Parts: sequence; structure tokens; C-alpha cells
Amino acid sequence: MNPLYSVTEIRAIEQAAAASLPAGALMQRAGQASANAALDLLPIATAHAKVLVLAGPGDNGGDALEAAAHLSHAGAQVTIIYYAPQAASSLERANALERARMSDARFRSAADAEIGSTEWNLVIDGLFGIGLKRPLAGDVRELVLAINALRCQVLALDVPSGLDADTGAVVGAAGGADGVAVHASHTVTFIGDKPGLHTCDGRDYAGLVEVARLEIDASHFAPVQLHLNDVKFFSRHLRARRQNSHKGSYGDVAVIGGARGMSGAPLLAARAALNSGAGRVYALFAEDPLPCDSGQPELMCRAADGFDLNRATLVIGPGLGASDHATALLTRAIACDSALLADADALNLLAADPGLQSALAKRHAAVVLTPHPREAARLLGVGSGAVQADRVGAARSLAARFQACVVLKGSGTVIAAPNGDAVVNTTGNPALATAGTGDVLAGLCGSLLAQGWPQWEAALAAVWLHGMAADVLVTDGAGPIGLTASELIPAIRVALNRMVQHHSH
Ligand SMILES: NC(=O)C1=CN([C@@H]2O[C@H](COP(=O)(O)OP(=O)(O)OC[C@H]3O[C@@H](n4cnc5c(N)ncnc54)[C@H](OP(=O)(O)O)[C@@H]3O)[C@@H](O)[C@H]2O)[C@H](O)CC1
Ligand SMILES: [K+]
Repeated sequence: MNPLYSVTEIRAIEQAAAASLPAGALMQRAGQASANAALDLLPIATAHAKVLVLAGPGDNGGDALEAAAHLSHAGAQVTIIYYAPQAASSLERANALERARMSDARFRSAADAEIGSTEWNLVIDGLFGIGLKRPLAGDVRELVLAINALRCQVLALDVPSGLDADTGAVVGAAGGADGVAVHASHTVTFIGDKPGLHTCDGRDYAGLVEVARLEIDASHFAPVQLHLNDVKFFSRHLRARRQNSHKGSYGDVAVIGGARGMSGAPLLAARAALNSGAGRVYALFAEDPLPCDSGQPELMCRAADGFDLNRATLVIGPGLGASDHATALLTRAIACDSALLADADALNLLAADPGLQSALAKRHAAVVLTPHPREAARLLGVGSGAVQADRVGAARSLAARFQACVVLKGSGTVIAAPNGDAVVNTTGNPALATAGTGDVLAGLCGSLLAQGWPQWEAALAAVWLHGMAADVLVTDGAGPIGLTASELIPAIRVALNRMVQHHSH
């Protein structure tokens, strides 16, 4: 089910597979897979197709040279820019170079290839793959900038050059700030999928990803703890409702937040919880409780003080503020036996209070934390850059430290479990980068917990649905610019019901 492999794991599979294959077999297979992926992107009449192939000094370049030869034999007009400061340093690379030279492909320097003045049908990026070791600099940086200025499709081989295959960060001297990477519209990645293609900058640079296993035997693929999110992971909880049921069958959620002047956040979370199927939802205010939410009168608005927190699944944090009263409420919430989701201000209070941290880690009932990178950074005591530089690692360390399920939000949200299992989410888009969407996610996840979903599946499904709802709204033209968190709520309800209908017979 959609495993994601680290560079180290890929190297091990590569080595094991190559041991029982003729020298160069994997490179030739990668070249063939690259050519096939390229042909899928070219006009039917390849004879008039203009393809620019960038070949680097290593095996990624070898793959590109093999692909160039295949495409030339398929009739495409192929131009190769071979960026190899020194001669091909392995037999398989030399053979790939020879095959390219024997074809009708033309070798050109970057200066003579007329990059900006040719109507290319496709550029193939075979500069660097998993062997990237440092930021792109000098003339290869200039070459990548020239490629990124083109309007045609770009097929990256294995990894867009300049992107870290493990973390999805653009490799740059100052944490990616000045790094460059190839903006690919498509990536064909070899042997196994890689987390860096789906999180951090990965989704922006890799485009549509396909995996070419290179016919490597399944026995070489050790089980991994990192996967792409998939409905299959939680579909068994998508159950149709029994006729003989009542609101008590679907659990109670209590959203705790709403410090003075911040009553919108808990209402968004509470509305999301109600519209995702919780039987009863309370909006508990730290201060000045609203008498009622006129936009959703079904919600029961109360003062947080005096409410028995053991009687509902808790979602604490939306608009909670940082007062001593807020800390007292968080302390009570951690001490009770209900399932608990902590978001937003609750995470900041947690970051500042080691006593609360150890109390949280000792909890027996379910705990889900939903930090964005800055909140995660505070909890880890590092900068946001360090979190973004290794999102999977950051989510895993928080999950282990707090013995909780952690949802590290952002492009390619990462969900991590205390045992090291982690999932990179595939749905969602920049429409979610607007106020209140985090509150909606917290309410949605709390609602699934209240309805009896285990914490792991509740987090996977909530993140998936939250992103899917945004994707559907953007497809309908309601975003990404200007989509509001409130609009997500009915869209989540539709997506959830559609999934239940599809999976429950
Ligand atoms: N090995 C196999 O069986 C297969 C490999 N596959 C393909 O191979 C690449 C990985 O190949 P590798 O040679 O390890 O690394 P790269 O091709 O990614 O990098 C090549 C060399 O580039 C130099 N380098 C690294 N970063 C930079 C940079 N920023 N600027 C300039 N040069 C750079 C580096 O050499 P140095 O000595 O200069 O450091 C690298 O050695 C993999 O991605 C696949 O495409 C296929 O899976 C087929 C089977
Ligand atoms: K590449």
C-alpha cells in the first residue's frame, strides 16, 4: 500500500537487486522506463517532437542518456546537454553515453542548445537524483533557472534535480532559502516512491509522480513504516448508520477555547464536529460564553468552567488564549479520561510547560496533536526551518515524546504514530492556507474520535477528508484564492457521506 522509501532504503534495494543482474541492467531498465514515461507526454507523431535531455555526471545522467537514445530511435528530435565535468566514471555510464552517441540525438552545450528560443515538447531532467549532495551552483544552477523559465512539460527522472528525496526540501545553502530545483510537471521515480516527492516543497516540484519498479523482485523490498495516505488505511471504519440508532450513538464532542474576542475558532471547530456526524457538540468558552451560535443553533454553548470534561471527546485549543485560566483548563483536560485532541493555543501552552508535557505523555486515553510547523518547532525547541527540513522526522519525534498521534500540517501533511509509523497525506491544496481551516480539521478529527474511530485512523481520515474537501471546492472554482474555512465544513460532510456510501456495502 503506497510505501515510501528513504534514499538509504532505495540504495539497499538497488544493491541487492543489482547483485543478481548483469552490470548496467538497472540503468537500462530505468532508461527504458524514462523513455516510456516521456512518450506518454509527447504528441503521437514523435517525429516532430523536440525533446531536450539534461544528463548529469552520475547514474541519474546515465538513465537520461539511455532514455535519449530510445527517444531518438522512436523518431523524436533529441538534444542532449551533458553536464559532466569529468568523463563518465563507470562502465554503465560510458555504455549509456555510447548508446546516446550512436543515436541521432545531438549533443549541445547549454549555450548552443537554444534553450529559450526552441519550442520544446518536453524537457527531461536527468541531472541529479538521489545522489544530490549540495545546492545546485554555478552553470548547473543557471541551466536549471533557464529550464524553469520554459513553459513546456518537464519530466524529472527519479527526483527533480535540486530536491532532497527524503525531506522534500529544496537543497540550499541557507536551509533552502537560496536553493534552486527543477520545477517538474511529472516525475518518474525508480524502484520505489520517495517521501520528498510528496511533502514540504515536493508537491510543488515533482508534479505528477509515477513509480517505475524496474522489475525488481518484491523479495528485495523490506517492509517500511512510511506510506502515502490512502482510504484503504481507514475504510473499515466507514460504516453506514444503523436504523436503530440515536444521537448518543454518535458521541459527544466538547470544544474548549474561546478566550475573550476569540469565539470564532471554537465555533468553527464545533460546527465541523457537528457536521461530521457527532451526536452532540458543546462549545465551551474560557471567557464570555456565547448564549448560542445563531449560525448553528444545534451547538450547546457553555462556560468551560463547571463542565464535566469526562463526558465528551475533547478538542482543546481553538482561540483558547494563553492565560492562567487557559492553562488550568488544559491541565483539567489532560487529567481527565476522555479522548483528547490538542490544537493551536493548547500546543503553545504545552510547549511552555514541562509538567503538562509529562502528564500528557502518561495519558491512557487517545491523544491527537495537530501542530502546524511553528507550533511543532516550539514543542521540539527548534526553529521552524528545522521542522520543515525534516517533516517526517519532526512528526515522529513528537509522536514518540508525547505517546500521541501527531498531525504535522502543511503541504503533504505528515501523520505519525508513537511506534514510528508515519503517513504523508496526498490531498489538499493552497486553498487551506487561510484562517480557521486548522480549527475545522481539529473539530473533524474530534468528531471521528467521538464516533468511535481509533486515534490513528481518525487522524488519517480527517486529514484526507479535509484536503479532499478543499480539492473538490477548488475544482468547482471556489478557490484556491478566497476559499473560507466555513465553506470547507459542508464539503467535508459531502465527502464523508460519499465515502461511506462507496465503502460500506
Ligand atoms: N545505481 C543503480 O543501480 C541505479 C541508479 N539509478 C539512478 O541513479 C541515481 C543515483 O545515481 P548517483 O550516481 O548515485 O547520483 P546522482 O546521479 O544523483 O548524482 C551524480 C553525482 O553528481 C554529483 N553531485 C551531487 N550534487 C551535486 C551538485 N549540487 N552539483 C554538482 N554535482 C553534484 C555527485 O558527485 P560529486 O563527487 O561531485 O559529489 C554525484 O555523485 C538515481 O537517482 C537514479 O536516477 C536508477 O534507479 C537506475 C538504477
Ligand atoms: K533528476
